[in-house]
Amino acid sequence: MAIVLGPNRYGKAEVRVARVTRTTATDHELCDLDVSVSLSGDLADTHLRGDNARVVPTDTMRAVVYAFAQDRPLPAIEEFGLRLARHFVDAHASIDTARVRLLEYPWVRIAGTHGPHPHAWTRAAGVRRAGVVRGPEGVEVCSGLADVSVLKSTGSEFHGFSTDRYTTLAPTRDRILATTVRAGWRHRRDGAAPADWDASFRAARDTLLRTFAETHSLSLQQTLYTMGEAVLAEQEHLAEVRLTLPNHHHVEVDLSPFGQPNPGEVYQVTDRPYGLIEGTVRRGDAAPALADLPWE
Ligand SMILES: O=c1[nH]c(=O)c2[nH]c(=O)[nH]c2[nH]1
Repeated sequence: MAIVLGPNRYGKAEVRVARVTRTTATDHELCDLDVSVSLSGDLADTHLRGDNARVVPTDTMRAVVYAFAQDRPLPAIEEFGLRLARHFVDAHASIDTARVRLLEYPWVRIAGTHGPHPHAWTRAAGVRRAGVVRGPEGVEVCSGLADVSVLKSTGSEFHGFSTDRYTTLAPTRDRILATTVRAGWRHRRDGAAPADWDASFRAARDTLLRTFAETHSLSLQQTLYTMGEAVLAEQEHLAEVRLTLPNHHHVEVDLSPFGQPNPGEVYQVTDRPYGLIEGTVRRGDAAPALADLPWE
């Protein structure tokens, strides 16, 4: 049986780029990105014979990211990804598909004596994400966030679960629910892109967090579904929401040896193992995602 080349792609991963926009000599804007580009197309020659005529060096991809980062104004990461993907597919006949994954690290202005400091920031928690694929079947975009830790100190129960001879978990009517949200949402290919990527991102993030806070949880699975459903209900142009929710278990400490009752006050925070709740909430009539959309 012949040996053949299977699916392949290549690119530059994690190009770190900080972009300073100098409104005046001292009033600046800051954007801190991590951009990964991955290309595929007619690349058999390099794999089979080492003929690199059709290979766009990954170093060139790095350079393009830096060059495009000077666009003024620097667009939302979704638009930045679309520009990069369009460039690679349009500029190189051998490349038919470009995938771009972008992370944006949030920096917030340090509070100064006279208000938010014009050119000093502190890194805030959480990461904004975007993924773009441009290929023969079309263009698709996903947005998302990661590393957003949330906790609610009541309004969460877990009981009625399946039991067997190994079950030791006690059912609870009141527990801490804590997780670190990783979410991605896919924009419909058949619909208009949002007029304002930033506003769409903020609305989705705020809805995810508000729904986590306001849903009386009977399981993290139910909370996951409710969070995804709320985002889809509000933004017609979204097809699908993917959520990854680790369950950061908080265990009430037994203080009775010290004669101290512990009515839900002192908890042991465990970092591992953790429950890992993952799921997709989708619009029933949405076209399926392009297979290689860079969600992660
Ligand atoms: O919300 C939860 N879902 C589970 O599936 C689970 N399993 C578990 O031990 N605790 C929890 N909590």
